[in-house]
Amino acid sequence: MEEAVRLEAVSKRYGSGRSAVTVLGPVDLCFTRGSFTAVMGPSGSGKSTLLQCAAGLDRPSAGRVVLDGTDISSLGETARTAHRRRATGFVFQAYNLLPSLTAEQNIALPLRLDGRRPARGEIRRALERVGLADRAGSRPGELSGGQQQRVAVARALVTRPAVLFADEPTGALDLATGRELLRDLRDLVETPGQQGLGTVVMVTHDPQVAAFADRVVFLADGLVAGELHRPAPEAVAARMAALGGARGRAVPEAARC
Ligand SMILES: Nc1ncnc2c1ncn2[C@@H]1O[C@H](COP(=O)(O)OP(=O)(O)OP(=O)(O)O)[C@@H](O)[C@H]1O
Repeated sequence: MEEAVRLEAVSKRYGSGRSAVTVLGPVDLCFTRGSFTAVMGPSGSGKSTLLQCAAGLDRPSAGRVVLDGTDISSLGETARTAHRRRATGFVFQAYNLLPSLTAEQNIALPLRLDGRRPARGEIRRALERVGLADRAGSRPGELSGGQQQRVAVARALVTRPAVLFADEPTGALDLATGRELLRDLRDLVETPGQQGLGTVVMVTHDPQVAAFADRVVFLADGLVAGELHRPAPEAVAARMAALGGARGRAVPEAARC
């Protein structure tokens, strides 16, 4: 199956010498095109670090990240940023919208940063897809938390990225709003765009949210500690409970695409 993202022996260390701490890896993981993966693990297990390294927002200390066919570990800062803007979208728990811009302007931002002028109707369609067609002129402060997160999703989707990364995207939302947002994300992996099917990699703490994905990858102490396919929320919760004191280990199947 075609791969969207591959991590080969990726690790992240902070500090140097005796005070160096490895917070991630070595991790081998592969995410295929058209797949929806949730990443779970105890607090501090390295989930956000993994996502940031996979998305090219952070640089691994060692290893290789191949993102949408390009080895981003070998790129300099400028080229990596350009590739990231083209190939990925990122949704954060804290929305990260610019408060002085309207919903419409926030959504247009990734296109403008990529030097593109949004086509007529493009932003409006992005707003429609997340059910906010009537809020184009609203600023983030005038929107509810759920609406702000949906603007953030629309902004991440507007470039039809090959891979959408989401870090706790439903963390601040109630269950019903969270479900709508998960449907927005699923749309990316089920509806082919010009570049084919998208791919979603999402960090979550919530077994109900994780069970929405096709695959759940578990991290413990910065290492892959197993995975489940199309699990029920109860199975995810049970695995999380078991992970409490467990250490991660090398899981060969997680590296396969
Ligand atoms: N800049 C940094 N300097 C030093 N240590 C860091 C830095 N950033 C993260 N860490 C450490 O790396 C480890 C992994 O952090 P990360 O945020 O990836 O975990 P997480 O699984 O996403 O946690 P949470 O679920 O609590 O958000 C933590 O122990 C954290 O303290």
